[in-house]
Amino acid sequence: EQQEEDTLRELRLFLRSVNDRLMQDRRFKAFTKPVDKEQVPDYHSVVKQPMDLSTALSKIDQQKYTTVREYLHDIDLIWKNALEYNPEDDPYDRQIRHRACALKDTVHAIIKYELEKDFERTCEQIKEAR
Ligand SMILES: O=C(C1CCC1)N1C[C@@H]2C[C@H]3C[C@@H](O)[C@@H](O)[C@]2(C1)O3
Repeated sequence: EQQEEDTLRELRLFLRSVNDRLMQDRRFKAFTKPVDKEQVPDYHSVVKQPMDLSTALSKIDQQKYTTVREYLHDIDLIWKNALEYNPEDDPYDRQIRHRACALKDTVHAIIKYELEKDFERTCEQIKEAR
């Protein structure tokens, strides 16, 4: 009912504010767009669930997320995929992994400090009831 729609609208506003901060951060530029299949032909044989910050934003707008946990699962895919696909001990891979770790710590810190526990609990209850 209307209270649920109000809650889900507030969730989308919170998720857009988180996602925008991540997309504005220069360290995370490589995570903002899908890895190009043409440029990296073996990427999709290694990485089973590709994800990026633009795709997450369109999922927010398509109302694909009803909880913060679901959004966080997608952001966790981004940095985990980067660690998995860029394991080499060379300067490029090391820089990507450093940025992947920064993305992980940044998104978890924002959510820890800005998300109220009972707001997420309310979203989880809406999800269960659907
Ligand atoms: O993993 C990634 C992105 C970084 C986080 C997502 N890529 C896989 C390719 C390997 C490496 C060098 C380029 O071939 C470039 O295309 C990619 C992009 O970086």
